[in-house]
Amino acid sequence: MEARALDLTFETGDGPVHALRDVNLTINSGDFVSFIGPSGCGKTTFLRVMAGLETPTAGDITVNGMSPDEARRARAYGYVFQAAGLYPWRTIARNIQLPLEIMGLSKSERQERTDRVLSLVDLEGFGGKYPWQLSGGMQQRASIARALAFDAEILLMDEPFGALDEIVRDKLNEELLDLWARTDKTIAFVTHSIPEAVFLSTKIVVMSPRPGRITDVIESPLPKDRPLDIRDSREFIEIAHRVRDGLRAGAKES
Ligand SMILES: Nc1ncnc2c1ncn2[C@@H]1O[C@H](COP(=O)(O)OP(=O)(O)OP(=O)(O)O)[C@@H](O)[C@H]1O
Repeated sequence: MEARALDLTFETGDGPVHALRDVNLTINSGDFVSFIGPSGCGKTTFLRVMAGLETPTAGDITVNGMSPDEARRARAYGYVFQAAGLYPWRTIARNIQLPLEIMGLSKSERQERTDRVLSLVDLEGFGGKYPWQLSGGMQQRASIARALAFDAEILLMDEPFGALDEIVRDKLNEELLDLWARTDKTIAFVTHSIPEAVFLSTKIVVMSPRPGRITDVIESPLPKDRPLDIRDSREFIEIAHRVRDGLRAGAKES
């Protein structure tokens, strides 16, 4: 993904809202990129631009050499939101199968994919349950399974673990890293948590308050294989400091 000089202004009843300003970024295949910045700085908007759901006012963006809209039609993306977004009247398996039904896959193929992704997120045997029968963390894993079932190369994750307690979040962070290593997906991940961004990412994108600009892009020197206790290492703490400094500097300028 390549973004060059992206600008986006929303026209609203109360006047224009300048959401993104001069955003330049490269995301390589297999990267795990986190976006961190204050509320309203345009993180979600940028993800939506990548997905072809929002059109920039100026600048260029390509995804796998295509326009975001073409990439969306080529099913390059899977999406995971903050709220798991599962339909309460469908079982977990039927939730996962919904996009596959829309894609027109045969019943046996839908079943095969559902089993595979449920096992990837460690939810074997839960396909027949309804969302309300699962804990918040399990619902979020089911939502990730649904995005994986699509088999898209790029996963867009918008604060998927924001509503979960820290212990569940830690566990899902570890599981997500493991999944990423096994599936070789490219992940764009929005978070408000510095430790989460540093723990997960190969690249951390720090954004300033609105209009969202990129104030720092940190290429993580941490190894791909990361146990949770890497968070106590000197390297980890140094990166976390740099993110915090970037957030502070951005807040001061605006
Ligand atoms: N469709 C829209 N029309 C008008 N304004 C919008 C629209 N979508 C987003 N905005 C505004 O653009 C700005 C950026 O919003 P966005 O949701 O991208 O921020 P964010 O960084 O993801 O915030 P948060 O961390 O709170 O989720 C906000 O001021 C928001 O109100």
